[in-house]
Amino acid sequence: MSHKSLTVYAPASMANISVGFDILGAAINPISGAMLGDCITIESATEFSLTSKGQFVKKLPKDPKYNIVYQCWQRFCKAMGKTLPVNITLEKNMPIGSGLGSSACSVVGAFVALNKFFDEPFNQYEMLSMMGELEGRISGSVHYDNVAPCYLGGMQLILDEMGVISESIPHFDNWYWVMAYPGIKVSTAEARAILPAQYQKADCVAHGRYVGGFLHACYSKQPKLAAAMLIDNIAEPYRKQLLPNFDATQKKVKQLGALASGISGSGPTMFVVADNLETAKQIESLLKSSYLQNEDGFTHICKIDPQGAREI
Ligand SMILES: Nc1ncnc2c1ncn2[C@@H]1O[C@H](COP(=O)(O)OP(=O)(O)O)[C@@H](O)[C@H]1O
Ligand SMILES: N[C@@H](CCOP(=O)(O)O)C(=O)O
Repeated sequence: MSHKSLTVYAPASMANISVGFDILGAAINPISGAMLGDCITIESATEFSLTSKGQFVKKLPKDPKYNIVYQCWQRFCKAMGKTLPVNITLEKNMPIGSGLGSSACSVVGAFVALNKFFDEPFNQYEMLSMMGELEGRISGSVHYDNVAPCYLGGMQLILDEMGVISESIPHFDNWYWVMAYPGIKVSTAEARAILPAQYQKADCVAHGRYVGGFLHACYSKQPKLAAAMLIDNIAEPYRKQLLPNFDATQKKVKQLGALASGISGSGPTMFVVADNLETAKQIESLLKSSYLQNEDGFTHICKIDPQGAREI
């Protein structure tokens, strides 16, 4: 073991991106330079300890054993076949239940930091499998659309076939993603529970057309087509009732020139796509005045983060 201490930053992510429920997600990075993500620091120690700090630490479970970072450490020790005495510090910068992959930030940050600290005993596939398992404990079922982009960066398509969990998909570099977190909490597990168990055939056909069309447009570099295909007929019709002013805000951002808009993850964060900074700024100011609900809310103009979790 060559490290005495290291810190990993794990970025926020928007899962689904409207069209790819549970199979598409992207890591995001505010253009302001603000760090929208959790940080995990590991230090060598004689026995294990976990300390949490940061803006959203108060919203974490009181008992540290229920902190997902503790469970990541336990899972990592099990995979290593021994108890690893380290100090872990979680800097919880991400609001919980925000639709920005907060739990994924902690899970990915913890696994990447532990893996780096112990000189990379696990490969990418093993790491993603463990991350998906831990994310599944929190949200009720395994879904990789936050952990994969948070870990690998970029826009990720979940395959989970033939030994490949996730593949990188090309995206449009000139797109701005305006993110607005209203400040209220929506639990991912609850937002999953309200979705129907079955869908109509016509909806399944339309969904296939939207997701196939979007991926085709990304590969063939057709931004207008890609934006037109960003339609969510799986989750948004059921989840939007949990989001204050969602329909009205969507209409207003369209009038300002938004290419597309939708729910980030399971909400309540909303994303809006613009292809120039001026429009993105106008949209951000509208979202601030009409979508934020309290002083915890915030907006960020983001680009897709190509890097994913990294040592800082
Ligand atoms: N380190 C952590 N980061 C975020 N959530 C955590 C963490 N540890 C435990 N939790 C719990 O996991 C749940 C995460 O809620 P969820 O709605 O999935 O949030 P998000 O969608 O923002 O990841 C909450 O009940 C929270 O208390
Ligand atoms: N595909 C999942 C994504 C949940 O994302 P989160 O950021 O809200 O945890 C879903 O839509 O349930």
